[in-house]
Amino acid sequence: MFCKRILSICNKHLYSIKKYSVIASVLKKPNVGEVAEIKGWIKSLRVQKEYVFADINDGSCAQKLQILIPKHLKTEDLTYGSSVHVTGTLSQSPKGQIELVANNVKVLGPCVVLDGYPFNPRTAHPPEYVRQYLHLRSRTNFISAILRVRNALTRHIHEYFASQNYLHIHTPILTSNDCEGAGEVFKVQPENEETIKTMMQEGKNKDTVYFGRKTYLTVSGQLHLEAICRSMGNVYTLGPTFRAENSRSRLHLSEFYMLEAELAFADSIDTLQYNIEDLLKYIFIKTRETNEADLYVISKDNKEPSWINRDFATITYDEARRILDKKGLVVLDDGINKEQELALVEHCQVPVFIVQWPKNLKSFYMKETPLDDTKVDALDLLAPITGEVVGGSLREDNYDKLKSKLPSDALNWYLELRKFGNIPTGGYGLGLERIMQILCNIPNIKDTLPFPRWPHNCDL
Ligand SMILES: NC(=O)C[C@H](N)C(=O)O
Repeated sequence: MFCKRILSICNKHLYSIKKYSVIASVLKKPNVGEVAEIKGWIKSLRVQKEYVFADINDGSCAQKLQILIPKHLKTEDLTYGSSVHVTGTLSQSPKGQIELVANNVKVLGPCVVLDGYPFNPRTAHPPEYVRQYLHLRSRTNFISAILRVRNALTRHIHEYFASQNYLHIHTPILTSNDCEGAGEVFKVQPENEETIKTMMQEGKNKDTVYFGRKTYLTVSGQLHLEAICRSMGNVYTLGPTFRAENSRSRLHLSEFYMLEAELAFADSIDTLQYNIEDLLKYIFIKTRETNEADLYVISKDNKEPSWINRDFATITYDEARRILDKKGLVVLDDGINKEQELALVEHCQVPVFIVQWPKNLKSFYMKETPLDDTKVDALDLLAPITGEVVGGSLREDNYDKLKSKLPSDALNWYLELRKFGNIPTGGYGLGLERIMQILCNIPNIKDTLPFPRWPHNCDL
């Protein structure tokens, strides 16, 4: 009885939302001769003798649906960019193309190009120009295709981890730890804990002392993943992370999405490498399959990467230095720079894992390499276009060793994870936007997400 009621409510709801069709479904399974209703935006218009031809897109796919509008319908208000509601009959053109012959067209929202609309269909706007209009740029074919690819990529990532029985969790955005210890945190609270205490004692300005301690926007969910991994096994998260790095480069954002996985019982770096390579190949192959048309819109010469069917390379940090030395690219004490990363990828002709890193270049939580206590079992994966795209390590699982390296008492909870039923773990973080750059062949990271944030750019 109850179920029947729910069903009838759902059916009513379905009926009301099924009133119009999305272009992706119409084109996938066209029912020629049937009546269809489409709502979308006009991407181009051609006026001919008896008909106005309009190409409509509704965001559901890269393709546009051609609409034939008989001139006796009111067509004067139709302009490029306006939103329309069209009813008509699906038919097939002599060339086999699916089109909609309209019997009713209603302009929902006119678009007056001369009133400051920044795009027009006859101009190939460069990304730098389009980026000035973050609130309008998803109206361009380029950005809308990118957003669909990003949507599919995220879906395939979740599919991959579900198929491997990982637990998906949400790690906090507000946190009191700087996981990487690089000091690139955005502070949510006043820095000085004494000041906070005094303010609280004086009952002053309660709003600014909300947590009563230093609080940041997270730079990584790793430490929280490790907590869950030590009781529930393999776990991952995909969420926003923040770095207050003063960089406006084509590879940096102040807010970016990181996919982070923590592998339970991982006691060798090869386990991480295998997992990362498998994941990357899966998401690249899948997204290229599901979003071929979008990838073509984004870059006409976007081909399947040659490395898809080859093994990734592995070299140690010291080997990398020697290779670079021979090329005249001397590595300084602060590590391998971007130019050198890309030179290593060029040298190997496939994505390359750099392993066995000097301890002083990496974070406190990484495990020492057996037989060499100056090195840690960490990896960076370098790829074309971006250089570094994944960073990971085995985690220090020895209580005393970790205690001696712990940067702050605020991380005592993290240390305590090694006390009760401890296990070896390892994990990695993969920058979603950098994966998008490689997948879509996009030079600038700011074009891989809807609303990029970078220094002095957070206006909307
Ligand atoms: N989960 C990870 O291993 C990523 C690492 N914490 C980083 O931010 O690079």
